[in-house]
Amino acid sequence: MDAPKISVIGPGAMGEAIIAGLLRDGLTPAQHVTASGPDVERVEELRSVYGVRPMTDNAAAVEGADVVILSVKPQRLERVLSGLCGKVPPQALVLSIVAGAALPSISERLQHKALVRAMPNTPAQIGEGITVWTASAAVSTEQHELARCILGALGSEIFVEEENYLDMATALSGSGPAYVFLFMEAMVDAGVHLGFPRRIAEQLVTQTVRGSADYFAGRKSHPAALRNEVTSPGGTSAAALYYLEKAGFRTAISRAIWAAYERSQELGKDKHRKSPENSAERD
Ligand SMILES: NC(=O)C1=CN([C@@H]2O[C@H](COP(=O)(O)OP(=O)(O)OC[C@H]3O[C@@H](n4cnc5c(N)ncnc54)[C@H](OP(=O)(O)O)[C@@H]3O)[C@@H](O)[C@H]2O)C=CC1
Ligand SMILES: O=C(O)[C@@H]1CCC=N1
Repeated sequence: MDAPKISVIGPGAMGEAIIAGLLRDGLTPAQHVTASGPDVERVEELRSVYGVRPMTDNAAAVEGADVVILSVKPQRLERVLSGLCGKVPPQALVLSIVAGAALPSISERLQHKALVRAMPNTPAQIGEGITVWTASAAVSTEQHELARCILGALGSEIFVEEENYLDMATALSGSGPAYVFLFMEAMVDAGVHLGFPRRIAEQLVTQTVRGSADYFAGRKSHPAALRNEVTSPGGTSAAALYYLEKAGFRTAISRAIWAAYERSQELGKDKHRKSPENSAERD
């Protein structure tokens, strides 16, 4: 295939990460990439930074596209799909990163068959993300490879046959950076409480998290074995771990990720509003 024409519908944080990745990897020239959204200033900003084609009309933006990427919020998807129904070129691949949006529902509302559903995460912005993705039966081998290249431009990618892994990936790796940043924020604040200047606390926490992740990835040991390596009998780590276990740290993580999984499933059923009373509390 010649350099593909790619239209990104929803030029927000993730839409921009995808555009940056495509251009960083030289997958297609900037003039083949269209960014479409309602805010003219935003799409103009993307034009000035990346040289992509700015549009505010989604239907016009997908004309002649080989790939249409849907990166709007779930709450906007219905409106976007109805505006694009019958407008997406029949040979195009539609790639959605919208949380919870299931392939059969997108297919029905868009009247389109060649679809990919993907769940990236925000480290995609620096090419260090991880994406879990699946494809409908109508996706050709060539489109499958193109999707792999596009998602590979964001970091690692894992293809799965079963779509139900997508809601799980949304909860674990899609939302995952939010849990990691909360943890890091709490550690930095604790460091400041101890008396470190914030800048030094941030440096200590960043390199501790980065180094631990690399060590885990490199050693391929069970995390508990690596944790035991740190934990001297009667020492400081044991004193801290006692409090984390007592506070229900691992149960809280497990419950939180289960709540995210349920929320992703709910979003797929168009349940866009949720009060805390309806939440996945399991106490
Ligand atoms: N953030 C994350 O960590 C991840 C998000 N996702 C999914 O990616 C999607 C986008 O998320 P994110 O980038 O964070 O959200 P953003 O709000 O940053 O981006 C959404 C973009 O869509 C634009 N938009 C709104 N209405 C329309 C429309 N009718 N047509 C075209 N564009 C429109 C918004 O414009 P405006 O701001 O002017 O309304 C905005 O630029 C979501 O579905 C989310 O579930 C997936 C993985 C990770
Ligand atoms: O919070 C959300 O709904 C999106 C999906 C995954 C990460 N952010």
